Amino acid sequence: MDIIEQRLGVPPHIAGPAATFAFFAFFLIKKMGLFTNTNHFPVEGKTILITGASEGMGLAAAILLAKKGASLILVSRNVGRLEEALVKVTAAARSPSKQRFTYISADVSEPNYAESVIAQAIAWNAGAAPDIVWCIAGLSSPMLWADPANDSIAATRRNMDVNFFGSAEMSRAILKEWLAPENKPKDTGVIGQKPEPKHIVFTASMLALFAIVGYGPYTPSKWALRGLADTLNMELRMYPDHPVKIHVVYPGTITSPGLERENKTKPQITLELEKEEPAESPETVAERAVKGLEKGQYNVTVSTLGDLMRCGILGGSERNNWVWDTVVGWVVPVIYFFVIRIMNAQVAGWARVNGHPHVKKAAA
Ligand SMILES: NC(=O)C1=CN([C@@H]2O[C@H](COP(=O)(O)OP(=O)(O)OC[C@H]3O[C@@H](n4cnc5c(N)ncnc54)[C@H](OP(=O)(O)O)[C@@H]3O)[C@@H](O)[C@H]2O)C=CC1
Ligand SMILES: CCCCCCCCCCCCCCCC(=O)[C@@H](N)CO
Repeated sequence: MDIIEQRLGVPPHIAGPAATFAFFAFFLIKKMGLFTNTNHFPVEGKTILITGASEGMGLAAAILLAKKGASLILVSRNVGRLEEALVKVTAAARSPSKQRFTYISADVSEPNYAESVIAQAIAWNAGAAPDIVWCIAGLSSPMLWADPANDSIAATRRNMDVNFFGSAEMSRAILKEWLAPENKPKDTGVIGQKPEPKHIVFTASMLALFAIVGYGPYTPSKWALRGLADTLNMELRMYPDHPVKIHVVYPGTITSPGLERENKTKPQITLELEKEEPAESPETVAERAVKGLEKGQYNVTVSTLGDLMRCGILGGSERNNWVWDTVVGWVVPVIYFFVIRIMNAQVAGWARVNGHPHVKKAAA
């Protein structure tokens, strides 16, 4: 002990408890998987169905998962774009002889679309349901909610139909398959070892963690996905013999064809505020999302700001890591004390300079 005091300048009555605390903290954190790198999202040899897979983040995710050895079913509406996507995804295959690729054209906003998509997927996949379903199809119609020039309610219904119901129906159709008593996965043969879980991944947005002006029709559809995911995450405990994991991904701005479309109607103030989070390519977002899934995360963010926002709004959601999420969750309100003030002032400042938002200024 004298040596400890001499070397570190720490008296033994502090060094002792500190070492004990560090020892237990290490094991607590270790148990939570911080130092292990088990892949919780193995895709090699698996069949994955992705909606919104013909463009943007969905296409990037499909290519990445093909590179990792998965077979893929691409779902979206436009057949021409699906054909092009299929060529790219097929070319990315890791072991072309073992992987298979196809597409199904479907509109995820159509009531009951998912049952038929899953039936087609099963028929193509020799009678087996896909192992993983990732809902990425989505759209955004940014606008000022109260501007009489905008039909924000019609836009909200459309956003809900594609972003929320498109994912909600898919989750129900695939869960009905996975959870059917007759579809109980085979035993692994190893005592105490459960079969590998299936996965449903929803794609929300950072806006489901922090809402900003201009996304009125869109943001609620992404918050709704969180509500559904948390509900399913609890409901699935009722099926211990049919392991299924739920995840939600929260991208920031993605430089996709979708972004180009939405920017045509995006209010100027919205463009200014969202500059705080740098835009990323679809490939980067897909890669970071898959990394989070591989770590076994429930709510998956793809940037530091996104992760702060996640910890700032955990509520009853599953934690990725109890220690990290809790401690960061204490700090974020302090940051918000300043950030919310600054952002609200920026919005008020915009109106001071530009006048009433509904009165369109004549072109200069
Ligand atoms: N871009 C961004 O800045 C952000 C996007 N997100 C979310 O990430 C996801 C991907 O976005 P992004 O990469 O921009 O997407 P894109 O708009 O670039 O691509 C959308 C894809 O979804 C398909 N799709 C759209 N509507 C439907 C429909 N009704 N039925 C079936 N398929 C449909 C499209 O194909 P087709 O038109 O042929 O059907 C296309 O494959 C979306 O859920 C989006 O809300 C989240 C945060 C930021
Ligand atoms: C710790 C807290 C700091 C808070 C800073 C706030 C910055 C706000 C950034 C919002 C970025 C929104 C990106 C998602 C865009 C999106 O989903 C659409 N493009 C849809 O397609």
